[in-house]
Amino acid sequence: MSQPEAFGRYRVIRRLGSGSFATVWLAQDDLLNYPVAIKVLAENWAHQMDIQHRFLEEARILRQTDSTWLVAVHDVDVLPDGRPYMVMTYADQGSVADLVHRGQLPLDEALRLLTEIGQGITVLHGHGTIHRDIKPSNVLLQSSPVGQRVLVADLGFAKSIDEASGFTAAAGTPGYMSPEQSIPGGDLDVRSDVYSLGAVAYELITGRPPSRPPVRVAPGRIRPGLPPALDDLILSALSVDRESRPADAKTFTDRVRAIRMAPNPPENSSWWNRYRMPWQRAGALALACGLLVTVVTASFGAPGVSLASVRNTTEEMRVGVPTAWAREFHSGQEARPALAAAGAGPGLLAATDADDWHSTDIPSYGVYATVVPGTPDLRGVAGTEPCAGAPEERGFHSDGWEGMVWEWPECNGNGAYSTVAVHPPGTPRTVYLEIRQPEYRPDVVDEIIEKVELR
Ligand SMILES: Nc1ncnc2c1ncn2[C@@H]1O[C@H](COP(=O)(O)OP(=O)(O)OP(=O)(O)O)[C@@H](O)[C@H]1O
Repeated sequence: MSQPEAFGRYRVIRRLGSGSFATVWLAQDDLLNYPVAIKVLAENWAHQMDIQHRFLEEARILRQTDSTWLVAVHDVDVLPDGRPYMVMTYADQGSVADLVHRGQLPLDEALRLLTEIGQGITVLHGHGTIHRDIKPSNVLLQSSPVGQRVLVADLGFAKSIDEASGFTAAAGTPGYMSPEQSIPGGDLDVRSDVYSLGAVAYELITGRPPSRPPVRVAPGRIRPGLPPALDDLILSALSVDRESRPADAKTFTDRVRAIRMAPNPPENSSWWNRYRMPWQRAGALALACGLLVTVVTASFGAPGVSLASVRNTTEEMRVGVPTAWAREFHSGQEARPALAAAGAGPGLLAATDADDWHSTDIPSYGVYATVVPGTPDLRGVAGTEPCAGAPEERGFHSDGWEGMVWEWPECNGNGAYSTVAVHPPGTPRTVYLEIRQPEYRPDVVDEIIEKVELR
């Protein structure tokens, strides 16, 4: 197809590529001074009504879902020769397939991409849609002020979940599609997309797609040192029997997020190199906030787990935070009203997302610590926590500390929440901690308590 000058008001710059049904062009919206991608149905399909219908259906789904993690459709129109086109967000950084071909991704980066892809598919599932063609070349990347952002694209095969049992044609891409998708007339549900997510995960982590089903080689055999939970998750998503897969994209994504945020670093290799830059930035922010941050490696439940040691510049208190969580730092974080009433000053916070620390409906993992004078009974403080249900209560006694721990092993669907009030025996000062973690690990809570230093 020769290069057209314009589609409506959009001035064509160059061709981005062609797929089986359409050609995609980079164009400039001169009115808004913004680049867009324009997908035009190919001439040979222009008069097939079912293909035209599917093309417009793709545009409608993308318009209606309107999510950060999906390509957005801004407009549709029809050319004078009858071919429809859609105007989309321009993904300026290529696709995940390009990224994988460039070489092995650091594990944390692969898991971040996977989480974002999973969030996009979760939005589709929530909208009642099955994607049916999730693969690395259909996941595009766009630059954003905070790095690269995933945009799930190409919903040309997408179908409503309600129609799923009536599929007649086999659709999808071999290597990424579920076994049931290759059976014409096979009934499908969201677990077909979970299979494809498993296949994309496999490729992001090992650099190659999985074998045809049944998949028997765990990713950890190709890339040694992966957390066993990641091998288990990917192999379960790639199960031939869909009953054995995670129930939907959200379940899959939550598990990826929990693995990424687990206190044990996922790989032993070159941790410091991978995190050096973000860490330096975080350190600078911390200093500006009146905190000092150092990284220590301590034996911590499982051997070799890195702890970031956070202390305020007055040296009153030092707290160990698993490094995977210590991304943002704040000193002067206001204590809860009940704590402030007991005399607590502002405390230290080191977390994956400091702004959302108090919103237990949003995942944020880390540690908050403050000091309360005396040894007041803080049972009431725990009783007003934001997790649903009553906490489990346990005493804590060690050589250095005694007190109480109140815990919600499952807090509002976003991991575990623990509150702690402990003091050194015979010392009239109480350390109050809040610990949020992706999965309930009482050993992690206990180690964090043990590592607190109070001056
Ligand atoms: N919004 C976009 N921004 C930038 N590039 C895009 C965008 N949408 C599609 N492309 C690129 O245009 C090309 C064609 O995309 P298209 O979705 O038509 O087909 P495909 O995914 O390559 O193939 P098929 O539809 O056969 O699976 C691909 O290289 C794709 O990366």
